[in-house]
Amino acid sequence: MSTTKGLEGVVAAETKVSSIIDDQLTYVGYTIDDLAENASFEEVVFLLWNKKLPNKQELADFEKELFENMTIPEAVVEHFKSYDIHSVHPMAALRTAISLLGLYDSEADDMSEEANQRKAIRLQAKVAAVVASYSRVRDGKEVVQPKQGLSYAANFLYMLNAEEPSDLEVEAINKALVLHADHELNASTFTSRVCVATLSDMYSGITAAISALKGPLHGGANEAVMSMLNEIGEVENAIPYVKKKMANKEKIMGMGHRVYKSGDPRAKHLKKMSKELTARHGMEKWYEMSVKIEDFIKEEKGLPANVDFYSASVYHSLGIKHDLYTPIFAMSRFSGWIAHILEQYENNRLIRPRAEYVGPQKQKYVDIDKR
Ligand SMILES: CC(=O)SCCNC(=O)CCNC(=O)[C@H](O)C(C)(C)COP(=O)(O)OP(=O)(O)OC[C@H]1O[C@@H](n2cnc3c(N)ncnc32)[C@H](O)[C@@H]1OP(=O)(O)O
Ligand SMILES: O=C([O-])CC(=O)C(=O)O
Repeated sequence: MSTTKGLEGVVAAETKVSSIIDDQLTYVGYTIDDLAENASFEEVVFLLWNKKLPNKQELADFEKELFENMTIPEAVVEHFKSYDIHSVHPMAALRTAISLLGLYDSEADDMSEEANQRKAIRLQAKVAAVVASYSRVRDGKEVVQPKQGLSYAANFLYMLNAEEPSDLEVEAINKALVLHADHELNASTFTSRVCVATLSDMYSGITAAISALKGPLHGGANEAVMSMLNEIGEVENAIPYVKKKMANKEKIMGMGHRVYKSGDPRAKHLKKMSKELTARHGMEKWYEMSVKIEDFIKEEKGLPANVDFYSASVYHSLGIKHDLYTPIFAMSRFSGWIAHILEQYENNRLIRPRAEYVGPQKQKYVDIDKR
């Protein structure tokens, strides 16, 4: 037996959801560039789940269903109030809240296709309210109910801030949601597929995926990028900081990728947004610092910026709390996880690889008194 550390290059599933070919990302055959420029997040979710773009009526019905399912049970809000919320990371709260939501869904263990479609809508709708409500409860504020007529991105911001967002804010969040929606067999998506391949339910698959996304080598990197930028503080400190990190063999967050070698096609969209939004809010230094780091790491190590790198300065310029960056990533990626979970159910086989044993052999049990 031979092992491939980190399963690098191993093709572990067939999928019709998204592809990365020659550093080009597509959702159901549509390039990420096309979708980022033109699509609403709701259209993208419909696309990932139905493998076609919706027509006007289908989109209107889908948006209505999402809106009607956005409210979360009071028990979830009460749960947030029941622990020391200031010491709990919002990704941990999200992980538990989604698991908790499953307890309030009478169809949680109904594995029929119809029930899974309904759960898909509920989960995608409610995650926005969970993330926003958690943030408000933590700030000692009242939870805000979603508002009819607002898009998914706008409603998230509305539930978060209790005021209708500007068109520019909605455009930025919508684009970020489109860009993060799916990404082939990344670690969290693989986790969700491994989980549901045992024929476990959708809530379990999503809870498992959130757990995997939380780590700083994956979705947690966007928050880590902002911590790094904060630590650097000023543009002139960027290169000395990065040099020191590299000398200590520490990783630069938001840089590098397992699959992309020449560049992550999502990063350029976030970079452009970062430039525009930081300039508009007089926060240019975060963008300038990021560019310096990106150029230096590219030059020194040949590593490209990934999706998490510029999303940090984008969210910061929108005034979003740093520890909500990964939950916002999760909110978007729910759509991809759900698409992959549905695909796994459609053509399931238990996922169970092998391990090469490298531990001691032929040992003899020794009585506890003689050890
Ligand atoms: C949404 C997402 O999940 S995107 C990824 C988000 N994660 C990050 O931004 C964290 C920082 N980046 C990394 O840790 C990595 O680039 C990963 C985990 C994303 C992918 O990398 P892998 O394919 O596993 O590469 P691996 O970690 O084995 O690194 C290979 C080499 O590149 C170096 N390297 C990779 N990423 C970085 C980085 N961000 N900073 C400095 N060096 C790096 C490693 O030190 C290693 O160098 P060596 O061969 O001299 O020892
Ligand atoms: O694909 C990966 O390994 C990580 C990533 O960029 C994502 O999940 O968006």
